[in-house]
Formats: sequence, C-alpha cells, structure tokens
Amino acid sequence: MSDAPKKQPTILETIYAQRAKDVEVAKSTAGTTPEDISALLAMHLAPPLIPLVDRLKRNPSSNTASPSPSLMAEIKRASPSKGPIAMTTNAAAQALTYALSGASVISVLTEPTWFKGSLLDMRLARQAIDALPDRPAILRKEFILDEYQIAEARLHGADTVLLIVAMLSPDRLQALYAYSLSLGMEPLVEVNNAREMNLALELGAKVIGVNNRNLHDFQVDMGTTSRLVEMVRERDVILCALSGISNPKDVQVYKEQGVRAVLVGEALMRAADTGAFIRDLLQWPEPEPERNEPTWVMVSGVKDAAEAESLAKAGADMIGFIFDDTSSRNTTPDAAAQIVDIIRASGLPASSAPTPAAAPVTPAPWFTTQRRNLQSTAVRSLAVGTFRNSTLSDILRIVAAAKLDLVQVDASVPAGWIKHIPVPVIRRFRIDDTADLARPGVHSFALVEHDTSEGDEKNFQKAATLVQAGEAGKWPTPIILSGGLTMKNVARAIQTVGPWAVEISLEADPPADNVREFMAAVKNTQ
Ligand SMILES: O=C(O)c1ccccc1N[C@@H]1O[C@H](COP(=O)(O)O)[C@@H](O)[C@H]1O
Repeated sequence: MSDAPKKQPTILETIYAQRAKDVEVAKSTAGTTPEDISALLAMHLAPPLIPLVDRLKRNPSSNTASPSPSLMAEIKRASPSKGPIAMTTNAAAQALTYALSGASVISVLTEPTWFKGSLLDMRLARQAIDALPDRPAILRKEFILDEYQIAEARLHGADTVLLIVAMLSPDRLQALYAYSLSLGMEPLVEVNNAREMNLALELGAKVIGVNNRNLHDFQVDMGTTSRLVEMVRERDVILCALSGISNPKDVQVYKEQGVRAVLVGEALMRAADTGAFIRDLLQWPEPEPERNEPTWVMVSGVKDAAEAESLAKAGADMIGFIFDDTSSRNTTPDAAAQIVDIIRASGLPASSAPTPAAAPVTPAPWFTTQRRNLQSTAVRSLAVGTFRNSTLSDILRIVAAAKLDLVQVDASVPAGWIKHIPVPVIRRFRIDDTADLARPGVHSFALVEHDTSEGDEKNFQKAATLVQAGEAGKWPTPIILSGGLTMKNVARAIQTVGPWAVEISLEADPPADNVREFMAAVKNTQ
C-alpha cells in the first residue's frame, strides 16, 4: 500500500460525483424515469425552441455601426467560490429583467447544492419571458454527464444546454453533443485551454464558451479567452467569454478581439440597476424614449360606406364593424368587405402614417410591443370586427371574408380560440372583471368597458389604476377605454386614465357630427 497522501478531489470532481448520484435518484424516481421523460417528449409537451446561433447574433447594438457582444445573462444565487450571492432572487422576475434589458440568452443554473438553483427556476424563467417578442434563449447551466439531463432540460423549456469539455471523456462529449442536437438544441460547449478547444472544434461545435475560471482551482484569468481567440478566427463559430466579467473594459477588450458574446453571472446578480448596468457593461445604446403617440380613436358600429369614408377622412384610426344579429348596427361580411376597400382608399395615405422605427428597438413587454407594432403600421383606418356570441369558425370565416385587421371579442371567449385567430385580438373586459386583462401572450389588446351607471370619475379612477399597474412594473399597461365616452368627457378620460385608444360606438346613436367633434376633442387632448 502506498503512503502517498490521497489527492483531494477538485470542486469539479466533487460536483460531478454529486450530480451523478442526483441523476441516478431522479432516474429511479417514479414519474421521472428516463422512460417517463421520453414519453413526455414524444407527446410534444416540451415548449417550442428557438435556435441559439441565430438568437446570439441579435442584440440591441447589432444594427449600429459598432456592434458589441451579445449578453448571456446568468441567474446565479450562489456559487462554490463565493458562497451566497443573491439568495432571495426570484428567477422569473430576474429573467424578465434580463430579457427587457436586451439579453440574448438567459443562463439558469439548475444545480441545487452549490448554486442553489433548480429546474423549477429554469421553467419559471422561461414562462416569464415566453410571450415576449424575440425572447432570449434559455440555457440550462448544469454539470451535464447524462442524456437524461438534456432530455429534462428540453422538457422544462431550455433551448440549449452547457457541455463542459473538462468534465467529460471525448466519447461522452460526442454522445451528449449529438443527443442535444437530436432534440434540436445546439449546445454551448465550454473549454478552458487549447486542448479542450481542439476537442470542441473537432466536435463541430458552433457556440464555444471559454471559461476564464479554472474549474479545478477557481482561479480567474481574463486572458484565457483572449489566448484562444485565434483558434476560431476564420471559423463559423460564435466565441463566448465566460466568467469574471464585471466592467466595460473587460467587454471592450473582448469586442476588439472578435468575441461575440459574454456570459455574466455574479456582477449582474449584484447590480443595483440591472438595465443600466447592462447598457454600461456592453456599451449598448440608451433606450429610445417612448414616443408620445396621439391617442387613437376607434369608431364602432359602422355599417354604411359613406359614413365610413367620412370617418376615415376625419382621422378615425380604427373602424369597427359589429357582427351580432341582436345589434341594430349588425353588418354582413360582404358589406364590411366593400367598406374596407373604400376606407383603405380614403384613409390616411400610407406616406403620412408613421413609419416603423428603425432597429434597434428597445425591448418592451408584450402589450407595449403589440401597441407599438400596431401604431407603426402604415394603414389607416384599420378594420376591426366586433363579435358577440359567435363561434370560432364564424370568426375565422368573417375575418377572411371582411378583410379584417383586428378582431374584438368578449373576455369570456376561451383563450385557446385566440391563438387560432390570424389577426391581433382585442379582448373586451368589464371594468369590474379584469382578472386576465394583463396576462401576456394571449390577446394583443385589452378593451375596458365603463360601467355607465357608476359615474365617470369612479370609472376613470379604476381604469387609471389598471394602466398604472403597468407591465413588468415599468410600462403603463396599454388599454382601450370604452363605454359612455362623449365629446364632453373624453378629454377628462384621456387625462385621468391615459388609455392608448378610446372607443365611441355608433350603437349609442350619436349623430355623425358628434362623432367628428369627439375625434377632434381626442386629437386636441394630447
Ligand atoms: O462560480 C463558481 O464558483 C463556479 C464553480 C464551479 C463551476 C462554475 C462556476 N461558476 C461559473 O461562473 C460563470 C459565471 O461567472 P461570473 O459569476 O460572471 O464570474 C458561469 O460559467 C458559472 O457557471
């Protein structure tokens, strides 16, 4: 027997050994066996993927003269080297903050013992950003040693996984890489030296991260990435720098060397103002101030071509047709289609409608983005079909026949229907029943109906509260205010509530001149 002192395992070896045990426990637990996970994947229960390589190529500076690297923003409560970092972090809120600050990837540590992460964190991070336009990719940041962890990652909403070359034999690395690709996920392959870089390149990895932190002794050497840059210079590889990045100088050096993305954990978790920190770190442009758009007017209940033409000329942004045979203002799809042709020719000429803002566009949450998109379309007046008590197939048929741009339905319409409607959907909420009003990803716009029996002031205050509740705590929730609005109270409504649009309905039979005066009152209240 040798008397030589037994070599202490490195932290990577210790974590590997623990994760190997954890995986065995999960695999032998009823409900999460490999067969269970495979069956769930075969049932297509994993949410849709986005491609990592494409998403890494886009960031808020991509269309500027001097694009900066993209950001892989990490959710990291604790680490073996630093202990607790930000233990009270809410993974969903942190993910949304990262996404709205321009991150291309959200890296979620799912290791529980040293990093205090979980698959639940990753799933919540994904859910929180799922409805955002151009959401970031979700990375399962883990010590992956078994196909099982990759299948789990996919099932719980990852778009990519980490493969650490230092931790795997070449055969295991190859098998895990191939398995990840078979599930549609291009992995992030992590290396720490030239030998590992060669292995990653032989693999054909398209996204390679150089870890500045040596995972055996925790030493951070920011030159590690710089020394390997030449090895990928002419290759179709996105090179990322991982670990230890905390100030704009670190990023500037990498940018000049051709590094395309940086992964940042601790510095972001400790930042007091995450958005400002990210902009400063990456030298990204300041967010454009929200344009103060004029309040839009929707005139509903139109059924006559001359009436529609005159409203379009007077500047109605949306013209609403009612498809409800109990309404005195009910119309037919054919009549609506003819009117749509006329208003297309009579509304604002495309050249005077606002042009879509040139990229970069500050990322914004769901409803704000829907509003921006609509307000930047060069078509006026937009045709809205208002449906009451219709079936989904009626709605789909009439959208096509009447050439509608938007659909308005009652809040009680099943959310599942809305996904099938091929144009943006306005959901109509009564002011005292707005439970799902701000749920992103289903309807594009929320219309809030006044309770006319309650008096204006009370209604306006309630509606103002909904607007001020805000999206992601920062953007006022865009609502369409409706019901009981007249040329006399609309200015006060706009000032108190701040809706992005107001609706006046011809069902209430206001004379045409009053509608024009209503529109003038709105336009004068900006
Ligand atoms: O941070 C650690 O102690 C650590 C230990 C073992 C494996 C990975 C570790 N951290 C990794 O660090 C980066 C993020 O770095 P930073 O927080 O920006 O400095 C990331 O790759 C983590 O997984």
